[in-house]
Amino acid sequence: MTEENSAFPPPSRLVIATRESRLALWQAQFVKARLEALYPACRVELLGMTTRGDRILDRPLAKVGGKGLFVKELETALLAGEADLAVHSMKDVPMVLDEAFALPATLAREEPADAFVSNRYASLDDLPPGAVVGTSSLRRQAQVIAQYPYLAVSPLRGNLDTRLRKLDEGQFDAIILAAAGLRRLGLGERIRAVLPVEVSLPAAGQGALGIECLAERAEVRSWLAPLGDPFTTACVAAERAFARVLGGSCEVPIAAYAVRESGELWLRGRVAEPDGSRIYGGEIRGPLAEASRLGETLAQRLLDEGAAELVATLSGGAA
Ligand SMILES: NCc1[nH]cc(CCC(=O)O)c1CC(=O)O
Repeated sequence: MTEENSAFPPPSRLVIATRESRLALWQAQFVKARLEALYPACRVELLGMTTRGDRILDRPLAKVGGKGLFVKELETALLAGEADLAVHSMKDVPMVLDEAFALPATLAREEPADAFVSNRYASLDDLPPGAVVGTSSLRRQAQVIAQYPYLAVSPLRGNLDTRLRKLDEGQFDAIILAAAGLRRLGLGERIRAVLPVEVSLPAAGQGALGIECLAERAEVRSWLAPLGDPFTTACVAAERAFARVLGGSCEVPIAAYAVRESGELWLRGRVAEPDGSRIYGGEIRGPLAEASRLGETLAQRLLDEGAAELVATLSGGAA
């Protein structure tokens, strides 16, 4: 227990703002259960909401403003006092938060990788030339084309069930999804292959859940902090610092993945041209306590190696 923790009596009621997709509800329920275990006398309620990101399904996210789309409405509920906390996939949380908000807990990450899903093929290596791979993630697209230039990548949006339905209807030969989301929904058997991180380096924060609340509510921050995992927190901090320095714009394919190895933090990062024609990649190791600085240092190194020009072109050229 920290001093801050013991300064507040345990909560009697907490409201969680959540999106209403099956994955978001699973994640909110998961946090609800964790909170109820920690605070047995507390009533924990869910407040379901629809975000712009859930409504706009006909265009790639990068074209409609990207990340913030999934968190804005939830933040509005926090500001209005309708909810005390919001549960997010850390991957969907913008790299820079408004100063009114805090992220008091990042939960332990279980599964960071991307998954290959197909009804006919066992892996990316099995796909014949011209096969159509569905993904709207520029990061997945760039990495797939760079390594499998004979494949065709085609846009795929919607929640997990919708994406699987589009695959099953035959619109794609294979699709790529986050393994974490599939497993959380009990759809792990759809995974034909987990993509090695060398093939598809994950997005910053992928597979980790984060909890957001108002920065000024010290009591809420202290109640949520014990749910956090220190190693995941450090790893995700490094990944997000890397992405932040590279601009964090959704027009730029950015991948970042950190692990703890031999007591140190090991961060790998990539920034790419959307068509995979250029990829700048690198890695860095150092103390967990310096997570953010490691992310910033690696990003700056890639910028100096030439990524700066790529980032400027992609960010400036937005339609
Ligand atoms: N882009 C939406 C999104 N945000 C988080 C996840 C998966 C769960 C996670 O990363 O924690 C997904 C689905 C996907 O990318 O396939």
